[in-house]
Parts: sequence; structure tokens; C-alpha cells
Amino acid sequence: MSCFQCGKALASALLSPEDTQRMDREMASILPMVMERAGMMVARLIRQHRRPCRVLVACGPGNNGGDGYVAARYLSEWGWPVSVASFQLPREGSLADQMARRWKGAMVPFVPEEAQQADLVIDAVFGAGMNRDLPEAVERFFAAAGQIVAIDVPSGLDGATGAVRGQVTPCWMSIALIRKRPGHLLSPGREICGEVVCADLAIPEAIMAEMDVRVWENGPSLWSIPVQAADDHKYKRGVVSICGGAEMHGAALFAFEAARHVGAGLVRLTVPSDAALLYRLASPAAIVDTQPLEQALKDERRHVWVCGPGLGMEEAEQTLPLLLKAGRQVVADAGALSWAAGKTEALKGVSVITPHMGEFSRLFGDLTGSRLDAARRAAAELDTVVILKGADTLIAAPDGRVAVNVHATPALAVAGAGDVLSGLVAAFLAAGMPAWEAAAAAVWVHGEAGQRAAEKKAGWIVPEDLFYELGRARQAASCPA
Ligand SMILES: NC(=O)C1=CN([C@@H]2O[C@H](COP(=O)(O)OP(=O)(O)OC[C@H]3O[C@@H](n4cnc5c(N)ncnc54)[C@H](O)[C@@H]3O)[C@@H](O)[C@H]2O)[C@H](O)CC1
Ligand SMILES: [K+]
Repeated sequence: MSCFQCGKALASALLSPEDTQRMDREMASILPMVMERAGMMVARLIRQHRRPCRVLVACGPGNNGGDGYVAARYLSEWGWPVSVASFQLPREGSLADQMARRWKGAMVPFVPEEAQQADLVIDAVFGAGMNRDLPEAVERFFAAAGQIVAIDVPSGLDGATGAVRGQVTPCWMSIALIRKRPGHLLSPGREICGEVVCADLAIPEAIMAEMDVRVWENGPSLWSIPVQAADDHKYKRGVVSICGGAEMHGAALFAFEAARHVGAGLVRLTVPSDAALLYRLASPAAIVDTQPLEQALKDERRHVWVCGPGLGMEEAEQTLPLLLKAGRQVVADAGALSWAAGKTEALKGVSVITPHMGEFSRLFGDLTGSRLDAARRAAAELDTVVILKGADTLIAAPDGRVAVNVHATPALAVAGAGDVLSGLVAAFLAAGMPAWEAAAAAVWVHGEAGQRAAEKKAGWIVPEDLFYELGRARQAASCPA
């Protein structure tokens, strides 16, 4: 059983607004208790991070505001000087109204001057229920604040997509309730959340287990990478084949070295005969084949291929259709994606594609909605796993699952890092992992190796620096017990 199936993945679930609403309905009878706990946890987390100071809690009309009134009560009971500014009072008789009525402390007008005078402003105006653009009065209020702690999400952040609906002042900290939302990790939302901490509201296990979560923060609880065993042999570890081009040798060699260093049993390059010597000189360890691709495909053990890094359009055209016709598992990147622009259906049958945003728009058109929805739609349309690369890389499966990866470093923003990633995906596919799990694990291991290499080189790395970090990165990616 994979970790994904055994339920550990629930810890890294990212809740959509629909998930939250469904959860609220499921636990309607205990919601007052949950809100009480939410407010208390917010107050506690603030106490853990700050000395007592003048606090202003800005409350909205919904449950986010309700959490704010509770947090104000706790901080005040602990002796902190607290006032509340209400943007809009809760509907009479609502849960938030009940919490507001229990607030007996100071109320001040919802104006920027009040926000400016506070040492700390708690943003409890809008949370997961934010459904239109941020009112200007709210924008101006927070723009005047010094330090802001957001309950759940900063007001104005679309928790589902990371889109920002207005001028949102960056927060110092966001306290996610129960679980993070996709918007805490996705740009541009991620940049305004500050440090994101999660408040455990002790939700009954039965309710959590009922959640039909489709989005997770990428991490080792989502997959299990095969570990070494006494009976290992190279074919059990997996065979990776890489198509190399006539001109750009470096890209295919990066994928080649990455697959070798992350533990593939055997890695082979298939290249045009004129270029073979260059490949052999560049990497004496390389097994370089020059036989025609049709010939190489007679070997059934070569079932996983990387196609694209370092390939020109013509080369992609001569290789990708053959690989697919032979029923191989293909990781398509770079040249293969450029060749498929304008005829995206040519990618049908590919196991994993790894576009960056530019390649993605050339394949699927300009972005209309969120990146998350677009990646998910593309995966369903092609029946392929899509790795949409970026600072927040998305790994989308045709069945709607999405892993959001922020386990990375800006140090990886160098040419060649993407070729390394293709080699890693192929190595994990060849080791027998299902495509979505292999892709998610590869992205995480890539990020881990990047962080390790960056630490040694003060952030300034070249793709080659990743190779010797890959063994330890793979080890770190083993599922926690
Ligand atoms: N299960 C949980 O995760 C729990 C979360 N809690 C908190 O509840 C909020 C979500 O509460 P909800 O009432 O659904 O939404 P909001 O508080 O964000 O406000 C909705 C309210 O505001 C109006 N509104 C929305 N956007 C705008 C706008 N741009 N301008 C004006 N008015 C707007 C909308 O019409 C509604 O009236 C979650 O974030 C948590 O903080 C629970 O406390 C515990 C369980
Ligand atoms: K908020």
C-alpha cells in the first residue's frame, strides 16, 4: 500500500473553500466549539510569537470575524490591551454574532488611523468565504497597519487559487485553520501570507476521513520511493533511456546523469551516430547507442524514455511518435513540447510532460483561470501527468489530484535544472512508481537536492552540483514512519 492510500497524506491536504464549507456542514452541531477553539488557537499562536502589545482585531461579518472576536476575548483575558474594529457586524443570530456579543471590551471605528496606532493588527475581516473584490475601505485600513496577522487567509486572498482580489498588504503571519489552503502556497498569494502556521482544531477523525481531498502540499507522505533491497539488480532498479540530439548535448547529458545519480539501475543514451563521440567524451560512463531507434525499441526492458531535452523540432518528430507507437512510458520535455505546440494531441500517450509556463501556454493557450485549474484540465485533456514548473510547481494527474510543490529554492532557476528533473521523473517511473507519484517525488527530490547544493554554494549553483546531492535527497524522500 502506498503512503497515499494509507491516509498519512491527509496531514498535507490543502483545503479548498468547498472543502471548508462541506466540513462546516458536517460538523454543524459542534461548530460553536470549533470556532471557540479556532479563536483560542489564534490567540495562543500570537502569544507564542510576540510579547504582549496593543492589539487591534479587525472583524468581518462572517465566521472569520467570529474567530476574531474569540481571539480578542482570549488575548484580553490574558491581560493584553485589545480593541475590536468591526468592518461590518455579523448577521443577527449567526454564530459570529454570538461570539461578537461575548466581546465586552473596547470597540473602535474601522478607520486607518486606528490600524496605524496598534502594534499588531489581526485580520479577521474575510476568510474562506471571500467572494468578491476587497472593498477599498479594507484595503486602506490594512495599508496603514504595521504588523498584520491574518486568521486563515489574508482578506483579499482567494484561498483556492492564490489570486489576490485587490490591494492586499503583506502579512507577517497567517494562521491557517485546520489545514493550509492552496492559496497559501500559490503565487501571488504566497508572497502576502508571511509565515504560514497551521492551527490544529482537533477536528474529529471521522470528519477528516470523509473529506474528498484533491490537492496536497507535495511531500513524502504522498508517495513511496522503492528502497534498496538485498535482491536488487540493475533491471529491478529500472532502465532509463534518453534520446540525445545532434546539437545540444548538454541537456540530454543532464537528464542522463540525474537518472544515474538518483539510483536508476541502467541509463542509456540513444543518439545520432555523428554525435556519439561527443557524448562519449563528455561522459565516459555513458552507454551511448547509435543504432536506429526502431532497433533500440526491440529491447522490451527499455520501457521508460526521456524525449525532448536537447532535441530540435525535427528530432522530436522523428522520435516521440515512434516511442509512443511502441507503447513506451515517455517523459516529454523541451524540444518535444515545442514540436507539439499547435498539435497538442500528439502528446497523447505520454506519461508525464514537464512544461514551464511558456511551454504550457504554447500547448494549451493563454491562461484563463488559475494555474491550478489549467494544469488539472490539461492533465485530463491529454490523460497525462502534467508538471507545471515554476516557483510553485504543480503536479496534476488526469483524475484531478494535484500536488503543490514549494519544496524548492530560487537557486534552481538555471538552464539545465529542468533537464535534471526529466531524468529524475524517468528514474522513478523506471523504478515502478505510478506516474503521478513518480512526478511528485521527482519534483520534491529535485528541490531537496537544490536546497542542499545551494547551502554549500551560497545559492549559486550549476545543474552539475545537484548530482552528488541526489542520493541523500532520495533518502530524505522516503516516507516517514
Ligand atoms: N472548517 C473551517 O475551516 C472553519 C473555519 N472557520 C472560519 O470561517 C471562515 C469562513 O467563514 P465564512 O463565514 O464562510 O466566510 P467569511 O468570514 O470569509 O465571510 C463571509 C461573509 O463576508 C461577505 N463577503 C465576502 N467577500 C466580501 C467582499 N469582498 N466584500 C464584502 N463582503 C464580502 C460574504 O457575503 C459573507 O457574508 C474561515 O476562513 C475561518 O476563519 C470557523 O471559524 C471554524 C471552522
Ligand atoms: K482573514
